[in-house]
Amino acid sequence: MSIKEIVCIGAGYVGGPTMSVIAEKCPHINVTVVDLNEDRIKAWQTDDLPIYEPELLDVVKVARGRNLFFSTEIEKNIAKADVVFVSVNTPTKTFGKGAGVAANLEFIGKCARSIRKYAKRDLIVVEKSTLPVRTAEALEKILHSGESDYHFEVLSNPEFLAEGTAINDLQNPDRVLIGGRENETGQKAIADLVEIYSNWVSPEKILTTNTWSSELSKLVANAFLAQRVSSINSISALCEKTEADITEVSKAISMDSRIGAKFLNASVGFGGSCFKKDILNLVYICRHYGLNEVADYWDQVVIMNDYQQTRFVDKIIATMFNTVSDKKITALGFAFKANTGDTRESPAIIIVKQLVEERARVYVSDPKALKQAKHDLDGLDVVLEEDPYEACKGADAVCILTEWQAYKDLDYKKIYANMNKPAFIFDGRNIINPQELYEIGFNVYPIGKAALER
Ligand SMILES: NC(=O)c1ccc[n+]([C@@H]2O[C@H](COP(=O)([O-])OP(=O)(O)OC[C@H]3O[C@@H](n4cnc5c(N)ncnc54)[C@H](O)[C@@H]3O)[C@@H](O)[C@H]2O)c1
Ligand SMILES: O=c1ccn([C@@H]2O[C@H](COP(=O)(O)OP(=O)(O)O[C@H]3O[C@H](CO)[C@@H](O)[C@H](O)[C@H]3O)[C@@H](O)[C@H]2O)c(=O)[nH]1
Repeated sequence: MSIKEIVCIGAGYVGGPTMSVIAEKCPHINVTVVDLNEDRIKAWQTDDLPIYEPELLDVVKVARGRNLFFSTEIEKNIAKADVVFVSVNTPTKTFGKGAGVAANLEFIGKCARSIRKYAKRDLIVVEKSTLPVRTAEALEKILHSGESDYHFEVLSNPEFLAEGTAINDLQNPDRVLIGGRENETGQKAIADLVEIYSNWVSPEKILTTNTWSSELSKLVANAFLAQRVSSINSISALCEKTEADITEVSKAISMDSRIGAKFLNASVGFGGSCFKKDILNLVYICRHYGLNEVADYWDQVVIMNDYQQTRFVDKIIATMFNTVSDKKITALGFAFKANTGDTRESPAIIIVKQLVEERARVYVSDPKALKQAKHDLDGLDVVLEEDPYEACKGADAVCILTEWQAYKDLDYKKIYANMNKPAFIFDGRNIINPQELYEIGFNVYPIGKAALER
């Protein structure tokens, strides 16, 4: 079948950018992104997009109105689709069995029911959301239950984009992974999806597997990446006790080509909507199959990440003479990483909340995430201030929580001059030069390095 109409359910961080790039690269295919959230869809139709992602607007503008459309009309669009990508959220369950660990598949299930109800022809249903291994089996059962006359072929095509670099990751992916059934209809559907990606991705980068390998590989990729961050963060604690320097250790181990250089930056901990959720999901699946030792092994990655965040706050309190009560502490950065306005699972949320509990007067600054911060910190006595210089005025301590380029370029002399003394700086991302700041007058506390204090 030659694919002419793609519909994507879910206009979020994945559905929006992914479909924009498909539409950009495949002008011969109509791509419609549908969502229940009217405000989100309206925003996708303007130049004030609902998510901040570098270069996204340029790509949207190339295709929007030509072959890229955003709509709330789910029924009408499913009825005309050849392929439906499902890119809805799959958050950690907050209720019932598996609460706090398992994935909530309510939204995915609802999509399957809508597809069954509104489809007007045979369809390929693509799992774009990150899902527990063997979810495709459940989807197939829902799709083929009842009286539908059509055949629905379920493929797994997990997304590996990282926020902040989504457009480049989509345009130049390390690989595209497509999993499907090993029978004739499965292989045919895989070939159709391969054809779409082949418009811009070279064949050796398109990997096809069975459905279960594809579903599981997504969880495993995130678990491995997060494990590297937790591993280096665990060693950062040891560095702070031994005068070893985490940047030097990182570099020394990364020059071993078997280890490699990426994802070895010590930090306040990893955040983002995926790492924690996906590892907890992996842990839950392992326990389901009675693999408790395997579950415990991966659980430790999350435990270490929680420890790193609490350790950061404990250090601030211990350093500031065991109390931050009524002291002004400014958080520079609230997004979970630079170049995004996303704050989901951001370490900054935990850190700010713990400081507020200690009765510090907390000010938060961020170039893109303050709108979201307002929502995350609702009900807390925290001041949000976009201008970092204003936010730091009169502060006792500054904590760098997100590695924005703008925070590397600040005039720290000016910041120091306007702070209370002694002035403390806790660099949770190791982006400033500790010696330079020490010479200005700060007491400096990087992650995984000796403190410079007077
Ligand atoms: N955020 C990332 O960087 C990233 C990267 C790779 C994979 N993923 C995975 O992709 C999936 C989506 O993540 P996201 O960050 O885009 O989520 P998101 O919350 O930003 O977007 C999901 C969208 O789906 C919509 N939705 C939910 N149920 C719906 C329904 N029944 N009908 C229509 N719309 C519905 C919501 O309104 C929302 O706009 C998740 O499984 C996630 O784990 C995310
Ligand atoms: O050396 C590092 C690298 C990352 N981080 C932190 O780890 C988190 C996650 O960063 P990153 O992986 O770059 O961003 P995400 O957008 O969460 O992307 C991850 O999660 C996505 C959702 O599943 C996957 O698609 C991507 O491949 C995977 O990188 C952020 O808080 C980073 O600050 C560190 O602390 N140190």
